[in-house]
Amino acid sequence: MSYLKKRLRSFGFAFAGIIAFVRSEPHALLHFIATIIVVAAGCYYHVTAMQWIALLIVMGIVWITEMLNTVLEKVMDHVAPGYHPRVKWIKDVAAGAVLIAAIIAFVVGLIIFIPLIF
Ligand SMILES: Nc1ncnc2c1ncn2[C@@H]1O[C@H](COP(=O)(O)OP(=O)(O)OP(=O)(O)O)[C@@H](O)[C@H]1O
Repeated sequence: MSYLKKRLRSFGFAFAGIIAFVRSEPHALLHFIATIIVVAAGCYYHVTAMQWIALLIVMGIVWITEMLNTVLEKVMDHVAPGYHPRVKWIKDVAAGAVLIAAIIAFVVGLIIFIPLIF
């Protein structure tokens, strides 16, 4: 298989992973709706290029942390079914990463949209 075909195949798997995540995880639907609302508000209020960059970065970080957190949860459930204090630590810290990303995204959203709305 040529290099280009292999890369295209990998791209297809990665795209299928995003679809699988959105289809199977209820959190993903919320992120999807939030993303649509932010993009719609950005268009409506004509945010600047720099503001778009800030919004895209923080939204991307939320998506990435949520996806990695979900993967980690599934891995832990697979390799260590049953209660383990170490699994609790791992899952709690991963969830903490998502929370940090969400708080930062929320604050960036407020900084950008509050002056535009009022
Ligand atoms: N095997 C386990 N051992 C110890 N604590 C666990 C274990 N599984 C879950 N927990 C605790 O329960 C919390 C929630 O875990 P869970 O895997 O249900 O994630 P969640 O955030 O509810 O995700 P989802 O809603 O996608 O299932 C963890 O943060 C952890 O504190």
